[in-house]
Amino acid sequence: MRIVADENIPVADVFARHGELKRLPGRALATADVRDADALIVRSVTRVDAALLQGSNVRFVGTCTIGTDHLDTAWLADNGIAWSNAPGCNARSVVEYVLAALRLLSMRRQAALAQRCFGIVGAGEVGQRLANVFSGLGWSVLLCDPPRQHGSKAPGVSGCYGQQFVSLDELLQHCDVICLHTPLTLDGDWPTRHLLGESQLARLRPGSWLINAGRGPVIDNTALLGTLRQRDDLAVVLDVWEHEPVVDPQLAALCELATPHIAGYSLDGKIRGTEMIYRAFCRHFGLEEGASIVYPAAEISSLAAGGSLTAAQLLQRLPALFYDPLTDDAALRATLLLDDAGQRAAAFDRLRKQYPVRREMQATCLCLPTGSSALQQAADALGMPWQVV
Ligand SMILES: NC(=O)c1ccc[n+]([C@@H]2O[C@H](COP(=O)([O-])OP(=O)(O)OC[C@H]3O[C@@H](n4cnc5c(N)ncnc54)[C@H](O)[C@@H]3O)[C@@H](O)[C@H]2O)c1
Ligand SMILES: O=C(O)[C@H](O)[C@H](O)COP(=O)(O)O
Repeated sequence: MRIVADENIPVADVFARHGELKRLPGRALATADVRDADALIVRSVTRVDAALLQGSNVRFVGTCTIGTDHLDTAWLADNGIAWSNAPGCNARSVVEYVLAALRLLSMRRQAALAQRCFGIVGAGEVGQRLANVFSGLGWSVLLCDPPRQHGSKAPGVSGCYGQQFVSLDELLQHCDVICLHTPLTLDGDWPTRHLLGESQLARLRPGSWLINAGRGPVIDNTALLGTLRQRDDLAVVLDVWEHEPVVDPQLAALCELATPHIAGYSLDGKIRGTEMIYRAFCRHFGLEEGASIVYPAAEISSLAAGGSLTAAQLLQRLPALFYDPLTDDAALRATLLLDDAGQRAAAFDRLRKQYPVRREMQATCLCLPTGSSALQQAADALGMPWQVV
């Protein structure tokens, strides 16, 4: 068996248990690289379609991501090529990114989070987990997810607290924090490309915050630039960009936070993605899985809360201990000083390739004093494991 995998996939060595593994740069994969392969393991930067796979031996494509907009799934199905993605692998990482971004915005804009109304567009693995955190913290949440509301999709993540589904128009009317967590889709009943165009952006409430950690083209970036040039009341956080790996420096300059598509880049999320695809690969080829993938222990395996810590302080401080979005923001902004768009694109990919280890909260246990039920509730709301010591 011959397996070709993107060189940026962590723990990809597990595939080598079953054949010859060749690791190559994902964005540059070409027909000749995959012609003799039986399985192709990618991340989101490889366009997998007829141009890449026509005439190849590939019978299984695994993408270690939730997003599938880089796969021509219709062509794969028509050509009898099985494919698999990794639902939920990095959802928790994105939730922690959004929490860190919100904390920063609340400090910069001097606005209490509890007093805002949160609108989540796309209530899948990420959106539903985020809604559960917000509801658990007692914040108001509205969800917009027409495929889930009107279609046949089962609820994403269980445990939602009866949050309400509304239309995008209603969500824009009522919410002053809008978080986008949809896939990129170009067709179907509810396509998401340019879901937020000029007219939707014009309807953002005064002082709104807009966070896109889904896919860049879900917001019309040209319209967003025009809007931000006219409105400094808005605060925008972009992790994803319309023409990645090229980022518009002018748009980034007007964003409160600008990061290089790393919301889902916790080490845990990336390893989980590989693990899920490894299992799908074994199922597809009828192979016996080797030993389980071992996740490295977190550098900080436990944290102790002092007796005087309040639940509000815990909620405020905990996400910041795990992730500081300003580091990623500064790294991206430094690349945008390069004159040449090609060099900026290469630098964007480099930041992602060399991304430092970031662990999720769940890799660390919070030690709480006895009789701290408010802290226990706050830790539960944040999705952080705890024990009473
Ligand atoms: N920035 C990152 O690092 C990062 C990380 C993970 C995921 N993502 C992106 O975020 C997306 C969401 O991730 P997920 O794990 O929650 O995926 P998911 O598939 O579990 O959820 C997506 C949800 O969006 C809904 N949706 C589809 N079309 C919609 C529309 N027109 N309006 C409103 N909702 C719509 C779907 O019904 C679904 O519930 C992924 O598809 C991926 O593109 C980005
Ligand atoms: O779709 C996903 O899972 C995320 O967007 C993921 O973070 C993409 O990462 P990449 O494949 O570009 O490394």
